[in-house]
Amino acid sequence: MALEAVSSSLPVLALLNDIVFPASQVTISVPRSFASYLSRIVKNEDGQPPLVAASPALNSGPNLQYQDVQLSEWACAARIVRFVRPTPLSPNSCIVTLAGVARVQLEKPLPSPSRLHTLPLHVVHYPAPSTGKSISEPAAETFRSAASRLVDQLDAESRARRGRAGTVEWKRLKAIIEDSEAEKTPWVADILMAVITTIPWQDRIQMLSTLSPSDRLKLATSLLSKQASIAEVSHKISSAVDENLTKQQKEYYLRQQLQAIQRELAELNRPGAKSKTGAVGSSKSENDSTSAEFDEEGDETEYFADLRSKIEKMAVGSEERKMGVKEYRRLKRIPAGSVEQGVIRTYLEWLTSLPWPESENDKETQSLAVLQDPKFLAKAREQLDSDHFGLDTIKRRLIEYLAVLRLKALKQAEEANRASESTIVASGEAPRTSATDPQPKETVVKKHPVIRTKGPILLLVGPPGSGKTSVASSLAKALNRPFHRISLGGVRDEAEIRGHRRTYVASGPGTIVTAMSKVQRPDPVILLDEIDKVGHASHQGDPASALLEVLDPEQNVSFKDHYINVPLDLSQVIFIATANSLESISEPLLDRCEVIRLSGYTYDEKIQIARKFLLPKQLEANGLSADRLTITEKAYEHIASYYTREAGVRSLERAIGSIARWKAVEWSNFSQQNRAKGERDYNPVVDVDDLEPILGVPRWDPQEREREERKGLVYGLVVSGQGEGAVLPVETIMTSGSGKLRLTGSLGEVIRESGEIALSWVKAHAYTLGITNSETQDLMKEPHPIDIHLHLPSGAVKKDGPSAGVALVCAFVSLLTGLTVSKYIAMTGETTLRGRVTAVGGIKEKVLGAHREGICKVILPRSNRKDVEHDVPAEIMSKMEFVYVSRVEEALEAAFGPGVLNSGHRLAGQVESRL
Ligand SMILES: Nc1ncnc2c1ncn2[C@@H]1O[C@H](COP(=O)(O)OP(=O)(O)OP(=O)(O)O)[C@@H](O)[C@H]1O
Repeated sequence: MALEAVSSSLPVLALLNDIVFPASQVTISVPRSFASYLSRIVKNEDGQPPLVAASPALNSGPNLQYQDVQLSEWACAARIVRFVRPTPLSPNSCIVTLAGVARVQLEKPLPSPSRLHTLPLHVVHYPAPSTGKSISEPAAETFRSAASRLVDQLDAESRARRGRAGTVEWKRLKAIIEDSEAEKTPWVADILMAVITTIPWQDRIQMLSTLSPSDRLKLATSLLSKQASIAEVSHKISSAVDENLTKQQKEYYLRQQLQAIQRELAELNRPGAKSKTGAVGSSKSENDSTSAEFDEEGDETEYFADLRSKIEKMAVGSEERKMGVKEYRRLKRIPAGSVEQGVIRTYLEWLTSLPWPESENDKETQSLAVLQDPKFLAKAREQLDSDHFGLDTIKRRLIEYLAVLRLKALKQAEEANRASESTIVASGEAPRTSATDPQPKETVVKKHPVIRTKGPILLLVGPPGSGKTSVASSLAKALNRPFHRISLGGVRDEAEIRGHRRTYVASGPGTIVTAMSKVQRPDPVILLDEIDKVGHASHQGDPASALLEVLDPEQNVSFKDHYINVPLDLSQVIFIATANSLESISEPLLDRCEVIRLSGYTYDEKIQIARKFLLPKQLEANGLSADRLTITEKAYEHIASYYTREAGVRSLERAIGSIARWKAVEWSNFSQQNRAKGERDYNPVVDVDDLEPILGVPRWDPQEREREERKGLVYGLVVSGQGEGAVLPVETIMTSGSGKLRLTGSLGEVIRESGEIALSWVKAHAYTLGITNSETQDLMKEPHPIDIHLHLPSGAVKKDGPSAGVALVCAFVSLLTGLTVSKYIAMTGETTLRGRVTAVGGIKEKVLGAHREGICKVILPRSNRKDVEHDVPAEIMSKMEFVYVSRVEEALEAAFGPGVLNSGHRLAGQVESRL
C-alpha cells in the first residue's frame, strides 16, 4: 500500500542563519518580539514538546532582517526542546533549541515576512516516505569515506585552533559515520548538513528540498568531497603559512594586498577623469606620465638594478664586493617595507657610495696626471698666492710637501709600470682581459698605480681666523682634488669617527666614511678641523685613538668603520689637521703630525688682507660690483684697531661683510627711488666717520687702555688656548699675616712653582735689591709679619707654564720696593732659582699680541732673540723695543730703569712704609 502525504497546520518559525534537518538538533537565538508567541505555543501543548515548521531564509546573509526574509518552501518540522525567555543578561533575545523531525513543504502562498514574529500557523505537507531504490553499499561507502575525510580535516582544524578540548565532537561524529548502516546514511548526511556550516547555504537548502534518500546521499557525497578538498587545500596553505610566515612576511602580504587595493581604487578613479570633456586626452597623458614617474614598481626595479650594477663594479674577490653581494641577496629575500629591509637598504646605499679601489681608476689617473705636470709646483704656488696674502713660510713649507708628494707619486707610477711590463714579458703576451680569460680578475695587473701619501700629517696651528682652513682648501685646489672638512670640536664619542655597529639602533657610519662617500674619490684632501678639541678616553671610547688609526699611514690602508665593517683604504687621502694650540693634543697624535704655525697678522697685514682679499670676497657675496664700495685706508685702520682686536681676520671679515650689506641696501634703495629723480648721489666711499652708524660704537679704544702703573702690578705675555697672544696683568698685594704666599687665578702646578721660585729669589736678593736693611732680615717677618697674595686675572681661564717667571719676580720686587713698572712694558721668560732667564715658546704670538695692546717695550729671554728676528715682521720690529736678558737682574733693570735697584740705594723709606 502506497503511503500518502499528510498535511497539517504548524506555526512557522523563520530561520535566518541556521537550517534544521531531520534528526539534527540546532540552538538558535530569536528576537524578544518572538517571546510571547513562543511561550504561548510552548504552554498550549500537552506533554509533547511543541512542533513548528522551521523554514530557512532563501536569502540568508549577515544583515538579513525578518521583514526582508524570503522563506524557503521546504522546511523541517522540529520540536522545541528548550525555550529560554529573555534574561537580564540577554534582554533582547530568547534561545530556542529545535530537534528536527521530518521534512515538510509549506503551502503557497508563503507567510508574509511582516508577520513572522507571530509564528503564524500555516498549512504544511509531510511528503510521503520515499519508496525509491534502497541505498547501495558502494554508494554508502563513498559517502562514508568523503564524510570521514571532511570530518578529519575539521577535527584537525579545530585541534589547531582550540587545542585538545575541541576535538571530541568530531570524533563522535566520525564514529557515527563509520558505524552507520547503508540505509541510515541519508540521515547521517542530514546531520552533517546541519553541523557543517562551511557548506554553502544554497547547497544546504538544496539538501533540505531533496526528498529521495539516494539522491540526497549522492548530493551529500559530492558536497562533502568538495568541501573536504577545499579544507585540505586551505589546511595546506595555512600550515605552510604558519610555518614560514614570520611577522614580517605577514606584513608583506598585507602590504601587497594594500597595494592591490590602492591600484583598484586608482582604477576606479580613472574613468571619472576620462569622462571630463575638453582636454581629456592631454590631461590623461599627463596623468599617465606622472604616474609612470612615481610608479613604485618601476622605481623598485630600477633601484635594485642600480644597486646591483654598483656592486658589480667593485673588484672581484674584494671584501666589499663579498659583503655587497651577501647583503644584496638578503635584501632580495626580505619583504618590502619591513624594518629590516630599510636597514639593509641604508647599509647597501652607504657601502656602494664609497670610492672603492679599482672602481675609480679613471679618477686615480686624474690625480696622477696633475702631479705629473712639470709645472705642477709653480701652479700650486700661484694658487696659494692668489688665495692668501703673506704666509710666506707656510706657503714654502706647503710647496715642499707637494714636491715630496709629487716625487713619491712619480716613483710609484714608474715602479708600477715596470712591474706590469715585467709581468707581460714573463708571460710572453699581453695581459688577458677577454671574457674567456681563465685568470681570476684579482690577479690582473692594475693599469694605474695607487698613489699613497705616506708621510707626516700637516698640522696647522694658529689662532682663529688666521687662514688655516683656507690654506688647506687652496692646497686641495692646487692638487685638483675634492676638499672636505670634518669638524672635530667637541667630539667625545669614538663612534662619531668610527661609526656605530649595525646592531645599534639608528646606527650609521662615522665622519670619515661619510666624508669619503661625499667626495666620491679615494684621494681627497680631508681637513680635520680643531683636532685639539677632540675628547679623550671615556666610557664612550677614545676618539683620539680612533683618529690615530685614521692618520697612521701604517694602519689607514685598512681603516675599519664599525658600521661599514669592511676595510677601507685611506692611504691616498691627504689629511690636514688644524688646531688653535698644541697643549691638549695627545703625544702619539702629535707625533704623527708635522706642525706648521700660523701666528696671526700684524695691523698692516690685516689691512692688506682686508683690501686685497676680504673686500672682493664680500663684494661678491653681497652682489656688489667693485665701484659700489670703496673703503678708505683710514677706515681700514680704524676697523682693525677700534672694532677688531684679534690675531686672525675673522672679525675683520665680518665687519667688512656688515659694511658691504649696508652699502647693498643703500644702493638698492637709491637705485629704486632716487636715481630717476637724481635727488641724491650714491656715495660708494666708506670713511672713518661712516663706520659708527654701520658697525656701532667701537669695541676697543687704544687710547684708553685699562692698564695702569701701580705698585705690585706688572704685565706679562701669554698665548691663550685659542693660540692668540695677549698681555696678562700680574697683580700682587701684601697683607699682615704669617709669611705665607697665596696664589690665585686658576693656576696650574708649573706656574705655582714659578711663583715660589720667584719669591725665593727675591727673598735671597732682598738686601741687594734694597728691600731689607740687612742680609739676615726676613722680609716676610720683619719689620712686620706679612702674607703676599699673587693673582692673575681672568680667573675662569686656566693658566699654566713657566713663562711668567720674569714677570712674577718683577711684580714681587715692585710690591716690596714700592717702585712701579711702566704700563707700556711687558715681559716673558722663565727663571731659575739661580736667577737665569731661559727661553720660552710662542714668541711671535706674544709679540703680535703685545703690539695689538699698544705695548712699546718687551723684555724677553736672550735665547729667544732668533725667534724675534726670524718670525716678527719688520714693521713691528721697527715700532717696538726688544730687550733681551739672560739674568733676572738685567730684566729688573730693563723694567725699573737702570740703576734704580742697586745695593748702594737703600729703599728704607719704602720698606718702612710698605704696609
Ligand atoms: N693670509 C690670508 N689671506 C687672505 N685671506 C685670508 C688670510 N688668512 C685668512 N684669510 C681669510 O680669513 C677668513 C678666515 O680664515 P679661516 O677660516 O681659514 O680661518 P681658520 O684659521 O681656519 O679659523 P678657525 O681656527 O676658526 O677654523 C677666510 O675667509 C680666509 O679666506
